[in-house]
Formats: sequence, C-alpha cells, structure tokens
Amino acid sequence: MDRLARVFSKQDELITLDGGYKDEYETFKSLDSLPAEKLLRFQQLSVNLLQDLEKPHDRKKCTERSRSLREEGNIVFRGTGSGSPPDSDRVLNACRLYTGAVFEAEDALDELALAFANRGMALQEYGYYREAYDDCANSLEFGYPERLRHKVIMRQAHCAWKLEKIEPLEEHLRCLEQLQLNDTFRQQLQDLKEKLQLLKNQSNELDILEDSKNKDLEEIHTDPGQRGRFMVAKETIARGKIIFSEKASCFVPLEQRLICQQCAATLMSAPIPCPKCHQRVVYCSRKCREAHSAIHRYECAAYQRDLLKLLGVSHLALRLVLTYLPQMLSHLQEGTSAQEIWNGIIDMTKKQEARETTPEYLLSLRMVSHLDKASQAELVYHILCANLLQVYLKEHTDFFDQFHSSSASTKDWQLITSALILRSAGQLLANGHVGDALLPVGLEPNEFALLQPDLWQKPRHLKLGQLHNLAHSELITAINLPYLSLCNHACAPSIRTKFDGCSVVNYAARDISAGEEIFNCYTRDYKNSLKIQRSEPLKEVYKFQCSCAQCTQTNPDQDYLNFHRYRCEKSNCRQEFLPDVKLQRNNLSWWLPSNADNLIICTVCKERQYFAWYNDFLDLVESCADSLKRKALFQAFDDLDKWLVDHHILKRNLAEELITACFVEIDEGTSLDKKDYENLARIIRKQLEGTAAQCGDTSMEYIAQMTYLWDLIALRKCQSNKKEILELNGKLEYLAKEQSEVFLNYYNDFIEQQCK
Ligand SMILES: C[S@@+](CC[C@H](N)C(=O)[O-])C[C@H]1O[C@@H](n2cnc3c(N)ncnc32)[C@H](O)[C@@H]1O
Repeated sequence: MDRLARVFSKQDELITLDGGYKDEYETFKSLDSLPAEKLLRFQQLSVNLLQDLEKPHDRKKCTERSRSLREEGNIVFRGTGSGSPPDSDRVLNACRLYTGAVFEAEDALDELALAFANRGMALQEYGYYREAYDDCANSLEFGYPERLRHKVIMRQAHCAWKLEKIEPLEEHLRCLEQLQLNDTFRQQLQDLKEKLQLLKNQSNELDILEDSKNKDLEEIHTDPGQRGRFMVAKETIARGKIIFSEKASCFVPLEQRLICQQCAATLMSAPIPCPKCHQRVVYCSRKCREAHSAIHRYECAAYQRDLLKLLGVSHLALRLVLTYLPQMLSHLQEGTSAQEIWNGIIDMTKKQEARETTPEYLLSLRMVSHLDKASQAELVYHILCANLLQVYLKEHTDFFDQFHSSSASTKDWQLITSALILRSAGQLLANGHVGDALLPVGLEPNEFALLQPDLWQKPRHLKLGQLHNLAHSELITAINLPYLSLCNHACAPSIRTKFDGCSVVNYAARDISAGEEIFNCYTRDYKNSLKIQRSEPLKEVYKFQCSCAQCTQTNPDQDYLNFHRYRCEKSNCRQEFLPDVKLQRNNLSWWLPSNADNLIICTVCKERQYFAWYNDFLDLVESCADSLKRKALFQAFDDLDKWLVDHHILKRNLAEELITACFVEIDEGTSLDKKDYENLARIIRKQLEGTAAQCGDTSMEYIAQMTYLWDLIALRKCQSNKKEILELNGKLEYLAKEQSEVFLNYYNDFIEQQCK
C-alpha cells in the first residue's frame, strides 16, 4: 500500500485537473494531452510499479512443500497406529492435508496432479463424489503419470456411477476398455458395466426446470428532484413475501477471502485453486473454473502481483468492465474514434426500456455516480487506480486484442477502458453492496469450512451439538446488484435482503401498501444507530441529507435509545433514565475499549454511574469452567436487571459472552447440571426476543443465536415444543442455499424427532 501511495503521489505531481470535473472520458482525454515527456513519465511510473510487484517464484520449494503435505496426508489417510481418530475425522484430516498439497504445488504440475489424485481418493471415501470426480479430472488435466491413469479413470467412473451420470460413466468405461488392466481392475470394470446397465434401466432423467420468475411486484419511478429513480410497490406486499430476486452482474471476494470466484460458494470441501496466481483464487468446481475463465484470464497476472487487493472498489470496477465491455462491443464496433465510442456508450445509457429487455450491462452503466462531488484527492485517487489498471491490461494481458477488428485504434480503446473503469468505480461507491454469509466460528480466511473435522460427521451433516460453531456472520463479497441499487434509502428499510452466493432475494420486511416506495437501508438502521451515525456516511458517500420518516420525527433516536435504558445505581435515586447522547459524544457503548472515557451520568440525579458489576461479570465469564463460579455467573446475569432495563444492548452482549463461555465448556465435554442447562436455555430465549426486537426475527443475528438453542434441543438438554421448533425452522428460508442445506440436515438428523 505504501508503495502504491508513493507512486500515486509522484503521478499526482505530474497531472493537473484544470477546471470543474466534466466526465470520465474528458478526464482521461485531458491526461492524454499532457506534454509528451510528462505523459511518458506518468505512464512509466505505473509500468514500473507493476514490474516491482512481480514476486520471485521458486518452483522447487513448491514441489517440496506440496510433496511433504501429500505424504503427511497419506500417513493420516492410512490411519496407522491404534490411537487413530474415527474414520470420518481421519479421512477429512487427510483431505485437508491434500488440499494443502494442492495449494502449495502451484504450477509444479507433477506434484499438483498427484495431490489432486490423492485428494480425489479421500473425497470419494468421505462421500463427496462430485468433488472427487472433479479432482480426478484435475489430476488427469495436470498430467497424472500415464502408467497409472487407469486408477484415476476407474475412480472417476465410480464417482460418475454414484452421481448417476450415465454419459460420463459410459465414456470412462469406454476409455478403460482400451487400457491394459490387471484382473482386479478388469473385475471392477465388469462391475461398473453392470451398474451402468442397471442405471440405464431405471433412468428417467427428467430435468425439472424451476420457474424462478416471480410476478413483478415492483416498478421504477423517477423523481425529478435529487432522489432520482426509485422503486414502488405495484400492489400490496405482505411481510415475508419475496419482492424480487437478482443475480449479481459481478462480485469480488472481500479481504482476499477464498470463496469461489464464480458463484461465491463459501462452504467448500475441495477448493480448486488457479495454479498460477499463488493460492489467491479458488473455485468450488471445475464448472465454475471454466465459467470464470473469460474474466480470470485478464486478472490472473494481477493476482500474481497482489495488485487487486491494493485497489479497493476499483477491483470491482475492473471486473464490471471486463464483464460488460465485451457484451457491448457489437454496438460499439462502428465508432472510429474514442470520442465516438464514448458518445455511443452515453447514448445507450439514455434509452429507457422495460427491465426484462434491458441488457444487464445497461443497468450498471446507468447507476448514479457522485464523482462530480468528490474531493480533488478522492477523484485523483480513482483516476490513478483506473489508469493503473488500464496500463496493467495493456502490459500484462491480451485484453486489447479483442478490439482489433474495430475501426478505432488500441489507444482509443485504452482511453475508453480507463474512462469506463473510473465511471464504474464512481458508480460502485454509491451503489455497491456487501454480501454476507454464515461461516464456522474462528475460521481463518484461507481455511475451508467443509474440511474442519471437528464439525462434520459426513458430507454437509454436522456432528451433534456443533450447529453453534457454524454461526459466525461474515462479510464476504463486494457485489454489484444494479436492480437492488434502484432502491432509495430510508433508515427503516422495507426490505430484508438475503445474500445467496452471488444472488440476492429481497423480502418485504413489513407489510407494504400498493404505491408505497420500497426502501433499502445503506447504513445501520434506526434501531441500531443514532441519527448522526447514519447521516455522516449518507452525506459523505451517498451525497444526500436523509429526510426519511425516522430521521424527521421529534425524537429520531428514541428507538435506538430504548436499547440503552438504565436504572440509576445510586440507592437514593434508582430511577430509569436514557443516557444523554451529546454527553456521550454520540457513542453510547462505553464498554468498548475505544470509548472507555465516555462516562454515563444519570439524567435524573446527575450522578455518575460506575458499573462496578461489569468487570466482576467478565471475571465470572472467564471462570465459567468452575461449576460454582458458573452458578454465580447465572445469578450475576439475573442481577443485571437491577441496572439494565428491558433488552439493553449491553445485557445482550453479556448474554452472548455467557452463552459462548458455557458452550466452550459443552464443546470440551463438560456436562453442565440440569439447572445450568435450564438457565442457559432461558437466557438464549430471552436473547432471541431482544435480537428480534432490535434486528428483526429474520436477521442473521437472530439466526446465529438460534443455533445455540437448536444445539441444546438436539442434545436433549432443554425442552421445546412443536410450535417453537417449527418457528425456528421457518427461519431457514433466510439463509443462503448452501447454509440452509446444512441447517436442514441438522434439523432432520437431531431435532425433527423431538417434534413428535
Ligand atoms: C443506490 S442509488 C439509489 C437509486 C438512485 N435514486 C438512482 O436514480 O439510480 C443511491 C443514490 O440515490 C440517491 N438517494 C437515495 N436515497 C435517497 C434519499 N432518501 N434522499 C435523497 N436521495 C437519495 C442518492 O443520490 C444516492 O447516492
């Protein structure tokens, strides 16, 4: 980052942005008219930076590291020694080591092929047949030794049979027929042929095409004032109903998280890395790798240099341009100059059609941008990022080859590309979204959820009592959703957005009347923040002053303050009070280390509150392993009612501490006594009530907390009833598909029977 800042500040000295900001094209055109010497120096700085970022690559080391992990995996897989872990843990541990071997091999292809082959074997034994099938294909692709190929093809055929894929199975069997096989393999081949015949007899492969198209419940209106376009309900929409769904036009993983670059899957059992870009890009399947290749071919060299993580929103902007520029090309071929092409693009953005007929890229091209209102420093930063990416595409990829048949020159297309990246960056600052998902607690960004032996008993089936360990809500993608971006902001949103990989589903968060505007919330909502905490980013980033129903009422902070209601600790007062927002410097969370000097004063008797109980409570949490201290902890929790009223947010934070500490004990095999479990269940239920009140009963926060109750019910440590169990089950709708499958399996494995 420092290096980038140094280069950018040198480039900044070379350019001057004269006059007001016109548009993205004019910006780069004016750069192009710098004096030749300056322009050369300006571009050379980017070229040098890209060269500097190149990392030396030692293939021998890759080979050694990969081999060593593979050999370790082999030892674990064979499970020598009497103290070997149970079968499923042993195989999953081996998968984990083989995955390490796959990653470390990078482009040492011999090792890579062996690592994939071994992982395929372990995945097959575990029951991940689709993934094992892919790994066999990976291993063959990367040059698995000729004389042993029949083993891998046999495995592939076996997986194809398990997956009931008739055509691939036939093909693998045909291939095996032509190889020299010993008796054992001949016998296996014969068995598989019989299985194929059986499959064919019962085959009735009907692809059920789901009609995912919902009836349109919304339409777009335009406000001639500053609010621009906005979305309105065509008819009454009941709470919980799906209003619309959308597939992202593109996304990038946040913080270099290793999620599938094509479909954003997070729970991977057999990540397939790109062997060239140093373990930074993965896919959940060969199909996804294939589908993403049109984009990755232009990003691979940038990942190798670790360039993209330096560029923030400009990476998403690049991806948007890589995705839609080729789609627009046929409309722009005729343009003979950069100016003509740019005019063509702007003309396209002005035409209005119905949503169904609007190409996706036009929805993105029409998003609002506030670059004209950006500060000079911000603007220059985005210009330099766009320029750097254009230089990168020119110097390190064949991106510009696709324009050879067009009438304009490569130089024209370079200008257009920079301008489009800048335009997209400006638009994404005001329109980009951040997607979330539930992941295992404490998972490192380079670890894979489905390879954690402590969690799983079989593919996608958690072990008993482990659901709470899959309840960490994490931000994983920066994502472009141009249709959702048409919703204006209100601090009390009318939609609840579910992120499902690279798609979203938007539910009505409350009943919406016909003709009512449908609002999204761009910041934390009114129950989770003070007005001032929201209005600053809304002004800074989205360039408007919020005048929504919540912000314009007499006490705009009342709904948030209700979760900060205290009872004065002075014995001669003991009155309920709400803290004074101004005295608190707009931050009521005095318990966070960053606000430690924020005092709370009772607004009735004006006495300072000392909260002596707070540290005592945390000490008890620390000593939760001791059964007597644990009893004292439950008592201390009940005592919080003396000072914290209703669903005080701090009470909920402390409940979270208590619940997590107790579950650490449970995870370690401690059996709590009956009363402890009763107390724990009572506190979790109370916690769910509080979370429903502040965040809603379909929020990720609510679902995350629900996992604790499900675990207690599954472990038969607390009583439940059909109504509660079904109610909780209903929340699974709000989880991404891959997570809801795991939750549903858990429900079927351990909970459903208790409903009867
Ligand atoms: C994600 S876009 C929303 C759609 C936008 N109105 C359009 O025409 O494309 C965000 C931008 O819309 C405008 N906007 C959104 N909510 C608004 C509100 N409540 N009041 C005023 N302007 C708003 C701001 O310019 C903001 O930066």
